[in-house]
This record gives sequence, structure tokens and C-alpha cells, in this order.
Amino acid sequence: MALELNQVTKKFGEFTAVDNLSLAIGEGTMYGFLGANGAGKTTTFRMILGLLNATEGRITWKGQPIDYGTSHTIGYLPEERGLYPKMKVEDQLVFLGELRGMKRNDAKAAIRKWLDRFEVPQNLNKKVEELSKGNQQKIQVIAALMHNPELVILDEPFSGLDPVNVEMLKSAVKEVRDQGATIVFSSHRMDHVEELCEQLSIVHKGQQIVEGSLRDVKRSFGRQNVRIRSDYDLTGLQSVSGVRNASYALDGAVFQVTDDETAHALLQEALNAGPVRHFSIEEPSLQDIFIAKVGNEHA
Ligand SMILES: Nc1ncnc2c1ncn2[C@@H]1O[C@H](COP(=O)(O)OP(=O)(O)OP(=O)(O)O)[C@@H](O)[C@H]1O
Repeated sequence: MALELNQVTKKFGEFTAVDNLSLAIGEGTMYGFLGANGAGKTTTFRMILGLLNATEGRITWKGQPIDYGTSHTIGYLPEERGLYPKMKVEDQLVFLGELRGMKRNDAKAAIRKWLDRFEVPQNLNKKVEELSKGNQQKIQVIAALMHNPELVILDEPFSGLDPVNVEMLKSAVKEVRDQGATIVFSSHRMDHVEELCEQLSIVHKGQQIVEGSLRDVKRSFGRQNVRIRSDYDLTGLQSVSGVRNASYALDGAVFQVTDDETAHALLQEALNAGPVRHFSIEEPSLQDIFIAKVGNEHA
């Protein structure tokens, strides 16, 4: 495994922010790190990067602890974005690239390539404070990727981006992964994680409560969704035995069930109410799993 966390704990005084966390992340994979606010994601990232010391446990990248010597092979998008508002985009990125061991001309070429890629070449000589929040975010993403890092850690990379920019960033991140980088990112958006990640963890109050491949996580959840569309009243169906949860929309309802018999009983009841326009049994979404595991109050 490329990145390994072995029984890592972080305490701030008496408070345990990360509790006995173990992760094994394969080289060239994309890993989703999920959790509600305060779950311990940023603290974990800071420990991986060596910005915080773990209270207990061991963290290695390709078998070695991450330190100053390896830091140029790592790209980090921090949650609290930290650009200098008065500095021009190019000067700022050249400075950050040089800090990561790039030659000036290589940095300049990479900056132009990435600004084109993110469709903002006109921002090269603008001050950061002149840019919109989303465009500042693109600059910070470029700072994390421009030196072709082997390990990329992205803390909430999609927050604050509009849907077009989200797609642009997703495809850039996939490309970086396809070129061999290992990518770990946190997100509150389950759909992004479903789309991008082979493996994932859900942490809750510092503890890992779910871990594995997307497929295994879904299978082991043991529930499926029954979707029914009908113009007739379906509200009585939530009392069908075996229904765990029901949500209603204008054109129908979704019921969480644990077995096929309940699904068929739901179909029968719906047909008793009137014609059914759509019936399907679907695997649970990551959102369903997150809410069931972490609780509605954090969704
Ligand atoms: N330096 C610190 N001193 C004391 N407590 C801290 C410190 N840094 C983080 N914490 C606490 O540790 C817990 C985990 O915080 P962390 O920032 O890692 O959560 P997170 O999962 O990244 O949350 P979010 O999704 O809101 O960014 C929180 O309760 C936070 O208040």
C-alpha cells in the first residue's frame, strides 16, 4: 500500500479528535474520506502531511514517514484556502512551485497549461483579490497539482464551485489519477465520492465506522431502495411490514427495505391503490448509508 495509517490517534488535551484510525490506500487510486463536520478529516490530513504530530500510531507513504524531504512529492489543497490577496496569480504560483522544487520556467509553463485547462488564462496577471471565490479556488487547486505530485490530498475540493466548474475539476482530478497519482479527498457531497472513488471511509467523531470499496460498502449495508411512481396516494405503504424508511415526492415514493419480499408486497399495495407508472429496486446510495450511519442531524 502506498499510504498507510496504522492505529493513528490524535488528542488535543483530553479531547480525542482521531481515534485509532487505520487506512491503507493503494498507489494510483482515488480514496474518499467522508464525515460530518468535526469528524476528524482535516486533523487526519494534517497528520498525514506532517503538519501535526499523531499522539499515537504510525503514518507512512511508500514505507517512509512523510517529512520535509518528501514534501515536494505531495500536493495539498487545504480547507482554509491560503492565497495572498494582493499578489498576482502568476507570481504567487511561481513562488509556490519553486517552494516545491520546480524550476522557474517549468513552473511558468505548468501555470499556463493549468489556467488554460481551467478555462481562465485571462487571470494570469490578475491579483488574487480581483478573482471570484470559485476562480480563487482554481488557483489553489493549481498550486496543489502544478508540480505533478505523487500524492494529492484535497480537503473539500468541490466546495464553492458551480456545477460546470465541479465537472472541470472532477475531470482534471481523474486525469491526474490516471497518470499515476494517489488521491485522497474529503467531501460532504456523497455523489462526488460515488462517482470518483474506488475506496472510501466514513469517520464519525474521530472513529472509522465504514471502510471498503464502494461496492462492498453498499452490499454490506443490507438495504435497498424501492422506487414507485404513481399518480395515486402511496402514503399508506410505509406501514407495509419490512419497510424501514419512506420518503415521498410529487410523483411517487422511495422505500428502504431489507428483502425482496417486502419490495413485492409494496408493489402489490401500490397496484391496489391504482396503476403504477414505474417500479424499481435500486442499490442504496452513499447518501442513504451516510445518513443511516451518522444520523439525520448531520446529513
Ligand atoms: N488545534 C486544535 N485544538 C483543539 N481541538 C481541535 C484542534 N483542531 C481540531 N480540533 C477539534 O477536532 C475535531 C475534528 O476537527 P477536524 O477539523 O479534523 O474535523 P473535520 O472532519 O475536518 O470537519 P469539517 O468537515 O467541519 O471540516 C473538532 O471537534 C475540532 O474542534
